[in-house]
Amino acid sequence: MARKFFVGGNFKMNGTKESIKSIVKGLNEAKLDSNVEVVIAPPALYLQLASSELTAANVEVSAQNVYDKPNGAYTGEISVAQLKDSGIHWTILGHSERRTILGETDDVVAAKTKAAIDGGVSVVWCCGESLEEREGGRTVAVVEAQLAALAAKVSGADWNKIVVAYEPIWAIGTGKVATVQQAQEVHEAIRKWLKAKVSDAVADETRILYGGSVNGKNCKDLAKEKDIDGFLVGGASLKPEFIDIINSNL
Ligand SMILES: O=C(CO)COP(=O)(O)O
Repeated sequence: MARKFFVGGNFKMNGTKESIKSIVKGLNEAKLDSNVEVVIAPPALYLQLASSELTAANVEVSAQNVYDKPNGAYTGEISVAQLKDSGIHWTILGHSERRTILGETDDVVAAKTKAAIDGGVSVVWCCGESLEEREGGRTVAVVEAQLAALAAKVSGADWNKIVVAYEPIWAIGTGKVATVQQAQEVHEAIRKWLKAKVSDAVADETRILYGGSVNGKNCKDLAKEKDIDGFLVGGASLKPEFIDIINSNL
């Protein structure tokens, strides 16, 4: 089946009220490919601002993280129900910056993913290897272990609420994009794994995004690959070229 192209903008810990309003204005005024599903993920403080300013069709707002407990004494955290209550229906989870800097394990990420889905929030679930793991020939094994931890917690229709983002850590924010072949190879391995361990339908239908130094120039070639169904964009999502990335297939 044809998978709808998906582009996420992960603003990370960047932006102000003014700059976020200006990015949203840019999206509202741009001519965006109507065959693309877009989410923008500003810092939590600005989720509602972005939502209230957004008028572009096919663009939604996503959180960058959510906690897996329903409520209570978890200082600094935000629950799935609170996202929903604020009109937010997407979250990124398992970004490598949260895994490496904030110590989130495969199991923690899987538990959060399950909690988000159960609460009605869709997930851009991230995976990817470090440079050391790639150089040690362990890329596919690392990604498969991350997937296995996820598959231990989610099942059946949960997969309809998951978009997978493959983000090699060595390509994030470094300007060092994976080659088209390197990206396609891992995307294909992810799809094969889904087919073997989950189901043919999930393998066919799950969008697999590439993330890591995607920009307005390299996006078109990457987008042509058969297993690359979109992008998760960091730095370039804060710039006007984000529009070119959304329109990669035009
Ligand atoms: O981490 C990323 C998106 O989640 C990628 O970041 P860059 O596009 O800045 O490399």
